[in-house]
Amino acid sequence: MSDAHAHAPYDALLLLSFGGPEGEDDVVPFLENVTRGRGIPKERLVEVGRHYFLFGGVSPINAQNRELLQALRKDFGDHGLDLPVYWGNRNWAPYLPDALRELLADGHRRVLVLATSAYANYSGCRQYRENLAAALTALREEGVPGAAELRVDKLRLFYNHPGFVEPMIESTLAAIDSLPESIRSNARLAFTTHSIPDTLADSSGAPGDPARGRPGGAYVAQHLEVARLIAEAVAEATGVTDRPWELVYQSRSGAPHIPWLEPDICDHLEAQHAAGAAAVVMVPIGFVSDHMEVKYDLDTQAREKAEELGLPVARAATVGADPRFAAAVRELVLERSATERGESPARCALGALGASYDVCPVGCCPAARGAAPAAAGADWTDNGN
Ligand SMILES: CC1=C(CCC(=O)O)c2cc3nc(cc4[nH]c(cc5[nH]c(cc1n2)c(C)c5CCC(=O)O)c(CCC(=O)O)c4C)C(CCC(=O)O)=C3C
Ligand SMILES: [Fe+2]
Repeated sequence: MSDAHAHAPYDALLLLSFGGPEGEDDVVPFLENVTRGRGIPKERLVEVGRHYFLFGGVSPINAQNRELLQALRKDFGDHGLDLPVYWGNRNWAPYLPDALRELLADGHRRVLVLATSAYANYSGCRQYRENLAAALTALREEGVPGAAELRVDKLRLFYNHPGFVEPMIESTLAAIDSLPESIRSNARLAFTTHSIPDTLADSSGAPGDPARGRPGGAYVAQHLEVARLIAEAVAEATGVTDRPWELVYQSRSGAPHIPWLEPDICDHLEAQHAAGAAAVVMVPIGFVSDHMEVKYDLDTQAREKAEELGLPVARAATVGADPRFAAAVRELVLERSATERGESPARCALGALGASYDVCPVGCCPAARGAAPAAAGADWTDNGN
């Protein structure tokens, strides 16, 4: 059964992601794409290149996005949502402009975008909107048919959607259960996310967001909320009500004199060991799939540190292509479609922060320096009219 009205006025969904290398020859050009104009120290790039070469130059992220695409298509198909799904990346093939070309050639003009990043921050939100603006502008300048009318909107941040949080509660419980029984109830939780510069964290979120005046901004406030939700559900399920938990960071890449969010997961493991922790369960709530930041920074580097310390660790899986996450995307698509039609759909969200805004307000999640045009937000007026 298909209801064409359900997704009106949209005619396609675009999965927009980071992209990653798929072989040794891709690694250096990929890193050049990622870091163009970002002032990352050369030594850091050599180091990160080494991480990719350890895995044969293949990042898991593209395969994971292919799986997510399949999961979305299956979920949409099973629920009579006849909405085609496309995929484009910021840093590697399939590139975003090519995905837009493809959906334009198929006749689509009104597109919803799912970025594979759950929280408010420049890299995960505005930078994708900048990528959309640049791609739209380029296609319009090229005179690609339909590009002048193409309108893109971005789905709201989904960090507190049950379809994101619930699979992580389950994977945290599974990670605890993977530890020897004698240490399970004393295992502490370390929620991890990508470190970003303090300045970018402080200014993350919308200008009026109360979190934005506080250190860490909306980025940290949103992560703390997800961490609390998972910790509470884990307490409920295990009966261990005083299990310590903390939000920590990983994958720092800036120059040492610039402050980034801390503590780093490896320093945290050391501190936990010194404090007598029996075990630590790492829960990468900052990421949507088990890509390189998870496989290297946690499963390789942090694990090595833990082994050196003799501290038992386990790592919870990210949501990846979990059917509950695919269903959440469908719900978000239906919700936004209804809102665009002038209806007032339920806006599902767990915890105290409420559902995030549909349209990024002017001035949300600004870049560290400069301001580039960004599509799919209140500051983009060039909506293909
Ligand atoms: C907040 C955030 C997320 C989470 C939200 C989201 O998912 O979007 C994220 C995800 C990812 N980051 C990734 C890879 C990289 N990020 C880098 C650099 C940076 N990331 C930053 C932030 C984030 N990054 C920042 C502030 C920088 C500094 C330079 C800059 O301001 O841009 C670099 C350069 C080298 C280095 O690490 O220094 C690489 C290679 C991959 C792909 C992994 C794979 O291949 O499987 C993914 C999913
Ligand atoms: Fe990154």
